Amino acid sequence: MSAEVKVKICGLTQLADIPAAVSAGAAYVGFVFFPKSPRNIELDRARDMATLVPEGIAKVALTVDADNAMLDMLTDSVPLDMLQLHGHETPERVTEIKKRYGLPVMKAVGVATAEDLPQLDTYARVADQLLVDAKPPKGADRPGGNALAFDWKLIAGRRWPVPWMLAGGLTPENVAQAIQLTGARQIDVSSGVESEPGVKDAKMIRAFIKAAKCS
Ligand SMILES: O=C(O)c1ccccc1N[C@@H]1O[C@H](COP(=O)(O)O)[C@@H](O)[C@H]1O
Repeated sequence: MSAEVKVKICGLTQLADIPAAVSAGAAYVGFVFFPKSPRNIELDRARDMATLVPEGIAKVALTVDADNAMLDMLTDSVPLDMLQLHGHETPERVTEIKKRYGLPVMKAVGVATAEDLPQLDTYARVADQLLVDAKPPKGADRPGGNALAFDWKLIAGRRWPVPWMLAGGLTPENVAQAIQLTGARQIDVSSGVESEPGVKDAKMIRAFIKAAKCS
């Protein structure tokens, strides 16, 4: 029997989001540090939220092309278990960040067509995990969190030598189909469990995790 699907609830902004995600069975919680995002939070807020997360649930910081000064401040201020790099970080930069901070790194790769897939093989050589997300639409002001799905058939049956998560436009209604088609054992969601951008909904979080784990 295969292991239960693990779910990451990303973009938590309120203290109450932590018990909502934890009690629903999240394996990861994500905090966004990207000023253009409606889910962006300050370091103090992130630290207060992170201290509420029980042992065994991974606290992930999402950054976009962050420089060392930003990452130094972040890792000094907030207890973290993983860094999610969601920008244009090169494989060399991924390696440098892993070494400098001693934290596992998950690299996001945007997928729209088959031409985007070789990037996943490239980053699988340097990152600890991959995040297979939808490529943002042209002109979008953020590289993720756009409630946009990609054609899951593109990665059906594909495997990489490191653990990977599926993301992009997932909802309580479509997550089971996404898992069936792709074989993903880890799932990431943000917009699909919100009542409005940046506002998580406890009922939607429960419904999402239930649907993911029952599939
Ligand atoms: O959530 C954001 O605002 C965000 C900003 C910048 C980069 C990534 C962001 N979110 C990540 O995007 C994917 C998909 O999100 P969604 O479920 O489609 O809203 C997920 O990994 C989020 O963590």
